[in-house]
Amino acid sequence: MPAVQTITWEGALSGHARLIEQTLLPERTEYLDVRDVPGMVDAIYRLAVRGAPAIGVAAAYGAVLGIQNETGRSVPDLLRHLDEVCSTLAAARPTAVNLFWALERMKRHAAAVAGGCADGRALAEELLAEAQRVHAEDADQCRRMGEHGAELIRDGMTLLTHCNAGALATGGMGTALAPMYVAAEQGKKISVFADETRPLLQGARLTSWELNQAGIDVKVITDGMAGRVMFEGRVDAVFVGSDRIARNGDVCNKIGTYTVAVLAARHGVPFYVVAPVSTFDAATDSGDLIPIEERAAEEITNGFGRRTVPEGVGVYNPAFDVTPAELVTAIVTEHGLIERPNMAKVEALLRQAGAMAPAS
Ligand SMILES: CSC[C@H]1O[C@H](OP(=O)(O)O)[C@H](O)[C@@H]1O
Repeated sequence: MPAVQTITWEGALSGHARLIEQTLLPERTEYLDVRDVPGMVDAIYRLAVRGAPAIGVAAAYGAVLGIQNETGRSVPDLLRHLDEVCSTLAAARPTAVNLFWALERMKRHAAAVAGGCADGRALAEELLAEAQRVHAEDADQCRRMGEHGAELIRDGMTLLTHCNAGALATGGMGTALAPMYVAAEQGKKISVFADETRPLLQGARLTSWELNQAGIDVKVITDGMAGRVMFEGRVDAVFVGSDRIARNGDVCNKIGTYTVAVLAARHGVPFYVVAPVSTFDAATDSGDLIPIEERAAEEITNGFGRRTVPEGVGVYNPAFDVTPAELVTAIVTEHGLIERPNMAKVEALLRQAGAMAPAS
């Protein structure tokens, strides 16, 4: 598995989060110490830390950063302050549901334990422990998704992935890349095509960096080449991550994922989405209701230092798209697979996982 630790918490209370500064990869491996809420909001917005599960873990630590130096407040006042902190963190990016799920979990935990906390420091200690549980659970979920997903991978297969859904996108070994790491641990020889994934090149910069470090054969292709390698019959399966999955099984993921799904359907290539239950959004009925982040034009006009679009020419930069459930062969979760996902199957999973009220 990859040796990379996307995020760690340094010290106990009055500690700080330490992130790999992903905007500098692959040229430089540097770390960013985040000591306050504005710093965590900025790190999430800039994609210094990115990927739905990693954003959730970062947000949980961000909540701790926001209250750990306010422990002189009364517990009720600290709970109110925590609400403000979580609202600030929630504004960092709109699409990955893990951000909101993690913040709601931190607030729920605070409310549940507040009555037993003698003072603000006791509450802060409880929140740090909860953030560390969020992190540890994510790592465990990654391993379990990897094991379920590896059953879909045979020795000698060539896989394709889009964006980065590896260790750098999670608190563990990844989502879409986890089955690849586990398959490699099992001795299966695999090769991977990594879509470079414009405009921020998470595939070229991050996925290839991770897989290469893990000794897994990886070739970077431009996004426009995905169709060609499938036409040539060179892709046995696609594995991608997700930022939010609606109740009907529609999958929101990095821009370009829908294109890969259509190509996979056209060429009879299985299209697998790997995501923990925390990425499912029971409150969103279908993919067309998922908020799609639009990012700065400069990511396209001046990507990586060169102007490639004439001054005054317009740009449209949606960071995500939605793949309809009918194009998804299966969703791989920590609880197993949902094949041919639909609302009934997603709701059954959410109820099994306790993420949705039992049917009345
Ligand atoms: C395991 S979720 C990874 C997911 O997040 C990425 O988006 P971003 O790099 O903008 O955070 C992309 O959608 C990946 O599939």
